Amino acid sequence: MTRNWTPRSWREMPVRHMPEDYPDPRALARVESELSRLPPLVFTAETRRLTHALGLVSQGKAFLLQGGDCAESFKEFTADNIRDTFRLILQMAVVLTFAGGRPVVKVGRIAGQFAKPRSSAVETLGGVTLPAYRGDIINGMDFDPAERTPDPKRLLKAYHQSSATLNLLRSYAQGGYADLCNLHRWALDFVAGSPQGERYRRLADQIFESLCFMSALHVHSEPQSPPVPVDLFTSHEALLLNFEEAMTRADPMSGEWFDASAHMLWIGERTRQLDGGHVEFMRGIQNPIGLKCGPTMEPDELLRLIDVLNPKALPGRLTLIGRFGADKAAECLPRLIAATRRDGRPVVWSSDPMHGNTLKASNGYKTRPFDRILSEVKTFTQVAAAEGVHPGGLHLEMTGQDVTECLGGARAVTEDALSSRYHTHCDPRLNADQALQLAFMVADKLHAQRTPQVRAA
Ligand SMILES: O=C[C@H](O)[C@H](O)COP(=O)(O)O
Ligand SMILES: C=C(OP(=O)(O)O)C(=O)O
Repeated sequence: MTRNWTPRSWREMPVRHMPEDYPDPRALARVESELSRLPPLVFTAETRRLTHALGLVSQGKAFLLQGGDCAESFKEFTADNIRDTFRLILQMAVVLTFAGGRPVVKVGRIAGQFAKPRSSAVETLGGVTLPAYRGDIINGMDFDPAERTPDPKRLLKAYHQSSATLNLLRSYAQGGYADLCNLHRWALDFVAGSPQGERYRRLADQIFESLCFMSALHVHSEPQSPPVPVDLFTSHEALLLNFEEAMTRADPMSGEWFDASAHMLWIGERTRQLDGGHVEFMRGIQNPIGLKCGPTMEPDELLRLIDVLNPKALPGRLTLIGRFGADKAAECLPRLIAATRRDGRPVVWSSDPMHGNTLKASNGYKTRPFDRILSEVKTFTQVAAAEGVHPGGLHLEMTGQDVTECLGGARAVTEDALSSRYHTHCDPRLNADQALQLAFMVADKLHAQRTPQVRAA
């Protein structure tokens, strides 16, 4: 692509999954203009720090944990929900760090994950057809004509909710809550009695004893020393391009363009067309970006996307997120990994075991069987090992709440139980117990890979 890039050059290209039915386009333009004058949500230096950290992941020196809501909502915006997602990410990161012996780069699907691509543009209920729900930044979930009409004011509300979410996350990350000395406090009450909760408690005891030992040797910090800040980065799908354009700013030092709505943005499986507006927008921003790779992605197409999205081969710039489905991963993934290995440009390979494993339960609930999720991640680690690349990360839809949305897990969620706490606004998420179980499974794999190196050292 040789055409000049600007934050609005995507408007000259075809775009999919963007709402076209705002009743008052001038009201939308006014909101976009207001957004473009509001302060950035994240800062360039933080975003560059994430690119650097992901560069380490691409070299096999760190692991990426990216997770959070399928779709954030205005209704479920509470401090407790934010804290519980943060606690879950911290717990999973401790499990993975301890086993893998490498730092874990923590990226939330949070503080901006509001827009959803839908399989169908409409929904029909009882003979009435309305526009589909597309995420709270666009329209409302209630099956009502007014709610389902796109409303520009929602963009501002999403901006302010993201800002308040980030404010709380920054306090947790920097104010001592995330300090390793607190690792027993991160345990979520409803997980405490489960096998995962018990395993986490034993791990926390072990780490805590090591910290006390290091402290006694004066090798580590004194008990009174200030808390060690933790980095939690934010990310969302860059779907609603007019919002992303309005949040894009030139860095005064370098003149480079950064999307200040989140540290990391990704391109969804449904909007990764080479000649589409989403790829056009993403090629010009300097944030680290993700690219979802589903079963129809061919090696040639992937390499052409890499030409466009990371022409300078910058480490940490591009994370490829495989989401094939448990039954297709073994067939699809090897040829894509082999192509990127031959190509030689650095990429992070991450696994999203959620989006290829969605099905409808016999009682109509959209769900995901936990055993398929585990199976896709296992295949991912096996293929990566066989191809000689680092299984760099996980991308998960999950929540710190005790929901019943995905089937199975150690405290088996049955089809009948789905209705008891099914709260998602779009796709089924792992509850904290299931997410921790998955983290322990991946930790065991990382540990097994590391053990021969540790023994040899
Ligand atoms: O999260 C991904 C998509 O938005 C979601 O899977 C689409 O769901 P649908 O098939 O119910 O529209
Ligand atoms: C829509 C999503 O995924 P995908 O593009 O992989 O379907 C998502 O991660 O929210």
